[in-house]
Amino acid sequence: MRESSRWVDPAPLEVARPRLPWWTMLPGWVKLVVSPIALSWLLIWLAARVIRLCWYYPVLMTLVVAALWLDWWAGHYWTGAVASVLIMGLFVWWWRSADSYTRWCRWLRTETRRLTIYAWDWRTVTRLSNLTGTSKGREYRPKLKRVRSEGWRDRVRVKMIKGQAPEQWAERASGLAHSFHANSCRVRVIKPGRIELDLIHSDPLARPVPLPAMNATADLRRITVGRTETGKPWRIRLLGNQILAVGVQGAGKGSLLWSVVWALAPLIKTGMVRLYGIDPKGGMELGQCPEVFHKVVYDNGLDAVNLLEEIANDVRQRAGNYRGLRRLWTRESGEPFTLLIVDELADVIAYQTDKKLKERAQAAIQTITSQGRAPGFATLALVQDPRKEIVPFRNLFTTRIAMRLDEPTQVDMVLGDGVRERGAEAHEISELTPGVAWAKEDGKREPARARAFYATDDDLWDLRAYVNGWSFEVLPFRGGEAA
Ligand SMILES: Nc1ncnc2c1ncn2[C@@H]1O[C@H](COP(=O)(O)OP(=O)(O)OP(=O)(O)O)[C@@H](O)[C@H]1O
Repeated sequence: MRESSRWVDPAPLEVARPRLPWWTMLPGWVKLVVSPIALSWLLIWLAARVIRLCWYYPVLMTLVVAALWLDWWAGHYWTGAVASVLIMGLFVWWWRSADSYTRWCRWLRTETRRLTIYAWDWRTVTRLSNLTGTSKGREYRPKLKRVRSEGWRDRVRVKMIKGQAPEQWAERASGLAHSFHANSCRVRVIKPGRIELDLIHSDPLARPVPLPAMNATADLRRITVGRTETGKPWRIRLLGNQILAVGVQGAGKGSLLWSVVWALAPLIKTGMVRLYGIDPKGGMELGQCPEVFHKVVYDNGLDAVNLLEEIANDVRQRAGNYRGLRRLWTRESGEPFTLLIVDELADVIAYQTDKKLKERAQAAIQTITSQGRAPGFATLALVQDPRKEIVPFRNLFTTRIAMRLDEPTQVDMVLGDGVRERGAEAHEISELTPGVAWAKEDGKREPARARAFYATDDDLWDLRAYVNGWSFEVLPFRGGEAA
């Protein structure tokens, strides 16, 4: 048989059949009846869009309306001239005084950033980050809600899609930061279904924070030890609290310690607060101002253990005295609130070579931290290594502070599981910013980033002078004269 005479079945023609919307099939009279309803719905939808635009962009919308009105009233030439002068003026303002521009033009900045960065790229970024979902052929997208630009960070509120968890956003935080041109991104839960993304552009804690003037009316429920990244005072609760601060060498644990002592100094002077100190590093730290301590020990041996046991006994005794009288220490009790400061906890409870002393020290510290809350005993323990082998009773500390750490796992050990994912990346704190820390209080979901006050040698000298009541005579400067 000849090849050419064979009949070949052509491939079936595959073209997309044109699909018409279902309503085009409706009879003419139905379309006539339904059209006013459809038109009203369209108008309502359009009005809703305009209201939404005015809600999210009030300043830009006002400027657009003003420009249109000016264009109608004075013509294109004048509108262009006014717009150019306005833009130039804003540019010069930003250039000459970025701080005041940021403060006064916050709304304009918020709206332009929302329009040009977040709204512009929202769909693409959420799709590429796998933060959208599909069901029955319909795509569900997270909704971009309120945006607030604060200069150093943009706070972007998001309504998540159904079935989504904040952890999914936290996992993609790094990608989101890169997509929206930020240095980092943190995820915070606002309420069920709503989260807020913190897109960080610069560090507001880059500069040291000097110690403030002493406050004679310090409140033990909220003493100020530094400044948070939002510019608010960093406050720590001492009454009914036990604090553990962890950080590598040079992380600035000393500045936290002295910030606490500085805040308490007026109360120490009145006798309302009593400090005990243990500094196993031979007094390198606490020895700078020994007068503030009721008792201070400069090693990790028998003296330190005796001191710990003495405090543990006081805790038990005071708790017994309070039985049936009061549930929490108050100043009316007439007994001093007691704070124990241990500069390197590991030296006392882990690196101690004498097994018996080690066990005694561990037992005493556990008594103080577990029973000291009600009778007015608090502990501020500083340590470099947070592992369980070193501090087996981390959970007894109700406020935990992570200063600069080496590894992400250490952050989890200090702050607890899941806190690092919410942004508390203490292992990423720069070496150039000692004193910066992430603090997490028991019962509060969100950790806070803050920087402890910087206590200089002169400040510590002032502290000594204040506690001892020294006064100095200032000699007049006699320039050029021989001494
Ligand atoms: N809050 C701060 N602001 C600015 N600089 C600070 C601050 N805290 C500490 N520093 C600087 O960082 C250096 C190290 O601080 P510090 O000695 O307090 O660290 P540390 O964590 O106690 O270290 P170590 O564990 O070795 O004792 C200090 O010399 C000080 O100049």
